[in-house]
Amino acid sequence: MSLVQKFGKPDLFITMTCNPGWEEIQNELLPAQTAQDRPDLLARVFKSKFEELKDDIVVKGVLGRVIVYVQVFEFQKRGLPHAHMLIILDEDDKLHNPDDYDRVVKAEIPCKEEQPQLHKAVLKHMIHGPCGVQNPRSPCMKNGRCKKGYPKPFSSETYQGNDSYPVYKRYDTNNPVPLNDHCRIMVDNTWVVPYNPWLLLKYNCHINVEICCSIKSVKYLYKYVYKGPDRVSMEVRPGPNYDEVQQYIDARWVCAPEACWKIFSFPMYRMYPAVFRLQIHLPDRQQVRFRSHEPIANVLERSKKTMLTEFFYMNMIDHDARNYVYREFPEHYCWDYKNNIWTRRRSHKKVVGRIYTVSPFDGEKFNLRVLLNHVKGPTGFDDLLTVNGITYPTFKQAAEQRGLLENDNSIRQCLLEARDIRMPSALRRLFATILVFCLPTGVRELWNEFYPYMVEDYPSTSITTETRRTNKLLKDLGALLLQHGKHITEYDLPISTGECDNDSAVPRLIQDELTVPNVDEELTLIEKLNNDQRVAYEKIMTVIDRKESMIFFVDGPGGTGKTFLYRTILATLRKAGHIAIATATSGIAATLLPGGRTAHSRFKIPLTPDASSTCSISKQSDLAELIRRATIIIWDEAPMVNRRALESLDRTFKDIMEVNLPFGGKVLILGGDFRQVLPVVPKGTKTEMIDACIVKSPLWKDVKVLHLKQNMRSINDEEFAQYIQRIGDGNEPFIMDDLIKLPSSMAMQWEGQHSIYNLIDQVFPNLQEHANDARYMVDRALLTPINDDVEQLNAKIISQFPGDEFTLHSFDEVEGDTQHLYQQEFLNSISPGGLPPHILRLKKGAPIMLLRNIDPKAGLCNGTRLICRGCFNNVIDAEILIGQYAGTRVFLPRIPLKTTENVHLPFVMIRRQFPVRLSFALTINKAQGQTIPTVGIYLPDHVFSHGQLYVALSRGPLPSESISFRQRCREKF
Ligand SMILES: Nc1ncnc2c1ncn2[C@@H]1O[C@H](COP(=O)(O)OP(=O)(O)OP(=O)(O)O)[C@@H](O)[C@H]1O
Repeated sequence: MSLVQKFGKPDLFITMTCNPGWEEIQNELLPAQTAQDRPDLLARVFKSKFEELKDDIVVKGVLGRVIVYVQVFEFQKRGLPHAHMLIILDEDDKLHNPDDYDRVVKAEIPCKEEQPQLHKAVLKHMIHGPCGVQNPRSPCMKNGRCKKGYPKPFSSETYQGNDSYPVYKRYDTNNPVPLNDHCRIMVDNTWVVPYNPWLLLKYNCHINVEICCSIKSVKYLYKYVYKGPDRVSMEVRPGPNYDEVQQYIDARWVCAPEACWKIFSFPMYRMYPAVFRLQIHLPDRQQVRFRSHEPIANVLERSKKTMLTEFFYMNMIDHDARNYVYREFPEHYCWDYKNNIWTRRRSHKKVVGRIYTVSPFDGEKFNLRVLLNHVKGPTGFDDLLTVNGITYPTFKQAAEQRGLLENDNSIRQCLLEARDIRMPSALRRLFATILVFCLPTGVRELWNEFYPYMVEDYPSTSITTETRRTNKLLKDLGALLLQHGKHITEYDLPISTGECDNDSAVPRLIQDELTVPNVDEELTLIEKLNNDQRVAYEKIMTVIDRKESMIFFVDGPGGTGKTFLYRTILATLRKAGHIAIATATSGIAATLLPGGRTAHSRFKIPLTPDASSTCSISKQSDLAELIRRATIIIWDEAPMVNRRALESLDRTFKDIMEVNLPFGGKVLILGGDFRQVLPVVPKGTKTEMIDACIVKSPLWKDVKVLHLKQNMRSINDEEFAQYIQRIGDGNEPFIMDDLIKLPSSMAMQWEGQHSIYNLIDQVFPNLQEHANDARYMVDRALLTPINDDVEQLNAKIISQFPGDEFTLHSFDEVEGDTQHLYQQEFLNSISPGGLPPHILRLKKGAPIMLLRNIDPKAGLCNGTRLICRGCFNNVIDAEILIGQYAGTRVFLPRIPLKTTENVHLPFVMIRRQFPVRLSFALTINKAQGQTIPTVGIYLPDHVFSHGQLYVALSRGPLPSESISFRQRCREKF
């Protein structure tokens, strides 16, 4: 785990099994001997073959440059010795996508005519079983099924399934072949164990090569390391006199090759880099070992120096030592066991440090470990206890003060910090957010304490009684809670007496829609519509005026003004008193529409809809009434949604409206751009992705398509607009394979890491002078395909950003892990997509992005960009940057966020952290739908998914030299 924590998840898992038929074994057998008669020979030959394999993989790097490996030998009761290897590849040689997987691993029987040798080797060594119907008694069979999942499904392509390993390409040739010349068992590609052709041919034995998609495989290997030897229960017959007493002993089973292995002193496991374990103890509580005859003075003298006390000492005398936390220390300093001192490491040997595990039940020792894992260069226990000049009596208090341990009182602290900023409406929203996400105890005490600050801005006239104010606050909180499906009565709060200012008989949901602010700017849009927009607008309005029903699809490449058109329609209809429901597939596109919500939350669409799902809306509900009263429904980014979601909505509307027309006869305006990122079927195949498209729905035949053509974003650069259009339509010629050439005026030559800084300067000029400048921040961003690069770019920019840095740590745990089996630092080191980092580095004035739907109605959804206005231990004060709520101040608390199934962890991790990331750089997917006038695009050597390059290019007019790419980039679908 220490290696995974430092170097990331493993890339390859290789298993080699000894082949008794190797000529090196067969040539040495005496007449009439079999390989089983010579376990010594098996052990020696297997060891040397494995060393050669390791040399090929680790030293020669035949599968890519290796930076970490772990090897384990396994001897089962029966069967042949195996070796397992877990490998982490160098960053530049990592296998990123199915094309890379296919290069390294095959799971098919090769053609006999084209590759006769490989064909033979695969049939001989790489066929699983046979098991199942052909051999129900195979050891892999359990409850009538193969434990290893054979036969595997046919698949026309390799893709990342839901398991630790991908689903490999196994073409259905419809032509099973006999396992060997004398055998009637027929096998096809479904029985092939994944292999690497080069290794298989060279070593002529079973070598299973698997790509690791997740760290689940680490657990699998650890099982081998720690499971211990096989055990056996043996009957003992001590002698003729004891015949009647049967005795059994519990024994270890060591098979003959394992016995030889140990006699030869061959290692059972090995890892590189080595993990160096570091002592930890409370002051004067170190372990002392002594011999009985040793004088006590010697014992005391010797035990004064421990790895920990000497670490403190080095920090006092060596300036360089202070750059590291305790666990990083062994990478730079060597422990001299004889003299009990640290000395500077001179060799280049790689070592990874790990502090001995301490359970949280060990109290102060655990808290000390937390401090040691985070504080660089401490010079003693007292130094660790001192924070901002104050020395605390316990490590717990010191760790809490440093924000490394969750304060028992953190929710109250959060509200106290927010209270002092004196923004009652933001405080109310924070209170509701805490109720929903943080599940506090003592809700009534919090209410009592913060009530006066939450009602501070309510009108206070002589007729406004306290009861009215209480009721109004309860009503406002209730509305906020309702968005998350919670009812105010679920909490220990006062009961509303119903008496309240501005009470209305109209249900809240409908009242909200009728009161969406229609600012003057929205009403003037109509005058600016271009030709295409005007034609579309008029067609839609005619249908509404005639009270007809219709489904429109507004089709337009990025930047052709689809959002502009929806906003015009919304403003016109709302001004005339109509209800117009604005939705979008993503939260971020929804915030760009006044009153916008995600379609899923607005219509309660199931998250994984199937062919018969409906939305969970009862016909008597306020929501059903809102739908009945709505004149139109707008759904932006419809191509991004799985068609099943649209079909669920159709079924629901028909039921609510009791009209058997598409969508119950409503006017529905779908819109979007098929050139941009299409629906994601998690781990789905290309065919499943295509089938999920809305054009495949039977509803599509009723859709009237309206086209917008003029690119309004790049209106002043016709040539560039045409270039993006060609990319979007797939008409830009490839220069070779599937590579397209980017215009040299836009591209920045890759000249090494400093090119990244050039790109940053290009997009964020004079950054130092623009801290706190909301306009500057909203107008620019760096875009890149994957999260890891986003993180690195953000880290680089924040270090250049002016002002004091705030370091906010997360508190991580594994769901249900009451034993605390997982080390804190391991959990802290994981950064699964969608979760904020363990260490969040912020500065006042830096742009941040929300990672959760906190309050979608108020523009706070996953993807909303904000600017950090203030940062405290328990609350972030931020201002919304985009959409209709731009300028609104909000308070964000730390909330528990869980990893989803897609991240492939063998457990569910809960991270308590502020739900934000820095947003100088964004992933391309997050930028979809937004207009960002100054974008820079960073393209490392990754293959894009469909539409990503097009989305990135079409966010705004690109300044010259604003794309930086390493080696080459290509787009693939
Ligand atoms: N008729 C118009 N007059 C002036 N500006 C316009 C007009 N139409 C669109 N724009 C501007 O062009 C930019 C792109 O428009 P918009 O965001 O509506 O495009 P879009 O088609 O929704 O883009 P995407 O597909 O990327 O979401 C915006 O800044 C918008 O204000």
